[in-house]
Amino acid sequence: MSSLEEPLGLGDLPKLSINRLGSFSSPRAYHSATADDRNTHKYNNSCNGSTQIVFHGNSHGWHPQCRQADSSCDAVELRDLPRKVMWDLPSFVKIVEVGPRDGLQNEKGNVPTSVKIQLIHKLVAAGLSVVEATSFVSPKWVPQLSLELQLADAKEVLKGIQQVPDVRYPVLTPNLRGFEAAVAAGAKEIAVFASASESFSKSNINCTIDESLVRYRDVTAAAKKHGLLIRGYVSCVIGCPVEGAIDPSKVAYVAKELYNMGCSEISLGDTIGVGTPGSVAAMLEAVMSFVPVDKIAVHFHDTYGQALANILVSLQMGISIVDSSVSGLGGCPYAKGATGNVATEDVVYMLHGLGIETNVDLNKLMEAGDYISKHLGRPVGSKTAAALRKLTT
Ligand SMILES: CC(C)(COP(=O)([O-])OP(=O)([O-])OC[C@H]1O[C@@H](n2cnc3c(N)ncnc32)[C@H](O)[C@@H]1OP(=O)([O-])[O-])[C@@H](O)C(=O)NCCC(=O)NCCSC(=O)C[C@@](C)(O)CC(=O)[O-]
Repeated sequence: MSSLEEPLGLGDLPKLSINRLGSFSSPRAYHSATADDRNTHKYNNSCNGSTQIVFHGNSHGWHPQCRQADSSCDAVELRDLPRKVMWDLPSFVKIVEVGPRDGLQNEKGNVPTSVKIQLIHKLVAAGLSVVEATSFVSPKWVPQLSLELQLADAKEVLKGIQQVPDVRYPVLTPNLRGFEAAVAAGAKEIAVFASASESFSKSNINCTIDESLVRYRDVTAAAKKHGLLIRGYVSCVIGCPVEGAIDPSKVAYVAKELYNMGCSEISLGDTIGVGTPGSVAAMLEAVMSFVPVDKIAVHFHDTYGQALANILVSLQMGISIVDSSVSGLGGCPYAKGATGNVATEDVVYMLHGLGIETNVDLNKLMEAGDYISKHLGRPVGSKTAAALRKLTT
């Protein structure tokens, strides 16, 4: 049996020998194959107790058949199977932890600076290599008390972190004023945040999409001068609380602009969590025409319980950077009703179950989740953490 901390998965099953003789070279190759091509390469489940599965492929597809052992087979452990049957899943996913910023910005009560710093230290100790630390936004721009309370100590938080080499601590900067404050506090990476929805852009940063892009050109130029890394967010990539469905071409436009102005990573945010694998695939397809797939991150809120499915389809399309929030903290102060980000613990559990490396220690991550949940006086917001805690008590 595997330990309880690990996803119950294929590692527990007997090893089968699998010979991969061919596959579609990429998800795109799969999409461009004809329906007939795909249909003739369906699984053949007529195996009668054979412990050998042979994938017979040709240049364009899987063709699995049950066969007797073949000494010429390249044996592949069964734990590699998910990455093969699910088309080119990455072997490593970089998780961008956004809990301390995106998560806490939505909390009504005040979280002391020392708790935020301690949370960031615990997340880094769990193996996360990117932890979004805070946000240098206007304290006057407050739809509810939360933003002002939670982000007023941005400078103290950033200065208080004992920065670990090779760990990134991006901070949000909505304008040059925020950028300068971030640099003065020691930021080495900033994030600018635009929207694919005009209405959301107005309510979130008080300007149109194009005005925000003009503003971000100044911020990114200044960041490049200082040698800082820049992350670019596009919010409302699937839907907007005011405008409803957002056309993928609008997302692609904003993503392309941010990429062209020097953002090294473009994070696509389903701010209100309305996406499904269908709408997410269409949106990603549009963005991938302009931004290289290895520069795209996905950022899902879990309002409709679709976040993990959306992440899975994103991985299948080649994405290998996923934003998430410890214990599912968060929401958005400008998107009423939107729940938190997908919980990092749940993402890690799913990724490890798929045989994908993250470098994250699930136990230590759960300790960070316990720590902040206790502080906020509520049960942990990760299903994985809740289930594993129940099993061990
Ligand atoms: C962009 C602004 C500043 C425009 O707000 P504005 O009112 O148009 O700005 P302004 O330039 O007219 O300034 C108004 C006042 O704020 C001050 N000010 C101006 N800038 C700053 C600053 N950086 N830091 C501190 N103070 C600042 C400025 O000095 C002035 O003070 P006064 O002269 O009246 O005393 C404002 O709308 C703002 O800060 N918005 C940020 C709101 C926010 O943080 N939203 C949550 C982000 S989450 C998100 O976007 C989605 C994401 C990324 O999580 C992804 C997803 O989930 O999809």
